[in-house]
Amino acid sequence: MFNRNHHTVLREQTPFQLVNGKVPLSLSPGFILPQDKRPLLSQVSKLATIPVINMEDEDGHGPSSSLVEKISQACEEYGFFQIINHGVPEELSERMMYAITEFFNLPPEERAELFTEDMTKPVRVSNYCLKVVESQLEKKTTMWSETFSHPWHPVDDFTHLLPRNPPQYREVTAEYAKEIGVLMKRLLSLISQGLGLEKDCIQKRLGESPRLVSQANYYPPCPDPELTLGLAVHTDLNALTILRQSQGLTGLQVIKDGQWVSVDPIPNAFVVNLGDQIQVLSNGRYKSVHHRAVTNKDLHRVSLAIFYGPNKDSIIGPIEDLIDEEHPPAYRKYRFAEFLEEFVKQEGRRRMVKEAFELRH
Ligand SMILES: O=C(O)CCC(=O)C(=O)O
Ligand SMILES: [Fe+2]
Repeated sequence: MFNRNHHTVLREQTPFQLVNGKVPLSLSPGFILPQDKRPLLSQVSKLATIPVINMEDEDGHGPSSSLVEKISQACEEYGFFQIINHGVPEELSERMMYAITEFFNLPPEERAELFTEDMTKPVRVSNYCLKVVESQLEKKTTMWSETFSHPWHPVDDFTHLLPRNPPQYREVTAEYAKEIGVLMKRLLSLISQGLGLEKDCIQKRLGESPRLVSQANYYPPCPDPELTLGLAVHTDLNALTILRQSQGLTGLQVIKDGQWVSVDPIPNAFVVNLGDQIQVLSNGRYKSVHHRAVTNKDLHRVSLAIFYGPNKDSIIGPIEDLIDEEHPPAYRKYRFAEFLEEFVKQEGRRRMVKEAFELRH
């Protein structure tokens, strides 16, 4: 159908131009992080890794306790895991990743039609940045990436807002969203069971018409990956993320026991991670863990994160069954819209969103 390697080589011949950049991308001062925010790549663990879970691990009568247990343990200890044999056809995921790559290969003027700095716009191309205060002055560093985000369900409500180019984009997105939706519900159910709750408990708490957003990230090759980041250190703000990443290239790193660990791609696997809302719902038992994306020197990398979050009117707080004398509520209840407001307020700074809702005992 297509030759990905050939495609990659072609792409790298012309330097990437960011959607809002006037010249081909270069490592100018605006992209260079302050010393203490640089990734220190030599200190990333070469040994540690995150769990890999086989989703076919069932006993024929619904999920085997071992699958629920494995997921539960990964959620408590890592907040991150990879899944294999998840049921989403590899060919479809590859077509989706190819369409995303083609989108970022469009001329910058064409991508610019969707560029906005308004984070509340449902369909948008943007650049993230990191703001740090240095000797009382705010320094803004642009991340070495471009992102494209939009809702992924219900398809009919937003397809007309999606780009017409590449020509297959709308159709592949609809097909992929359907498959990911099935997987997402299955994972939410397994996670509920892991907490000893009814299968549909978390999904119900997140509410009808949940917040369903996809975010594609494009990381051009970077002359010096030590000086920049593709995405700054963050936790995901929604409930659950299913991420696909370019095969054969690393970039995603997560914190485990105070050390950065690289999440290397496994053929046809997805990376699953918990967002802030599951940390709150589980009363802190399951973790929404800090992660970042580093850049690569020679090749561009693409990742596609599919988020599942609460309806903006849902009330989120620790689930009552998980509260007792030994485990008093760690967070106050809030409307999810309130959380989103806090998120927007903190954007670009060191994100401490869920901390704003913590209860201290
Ligand atoms: O590129 C990656 O692997 C990380 C993406 C990510 O963390 C995100 O989109 O929230
Ligand atoms: Fe993330």
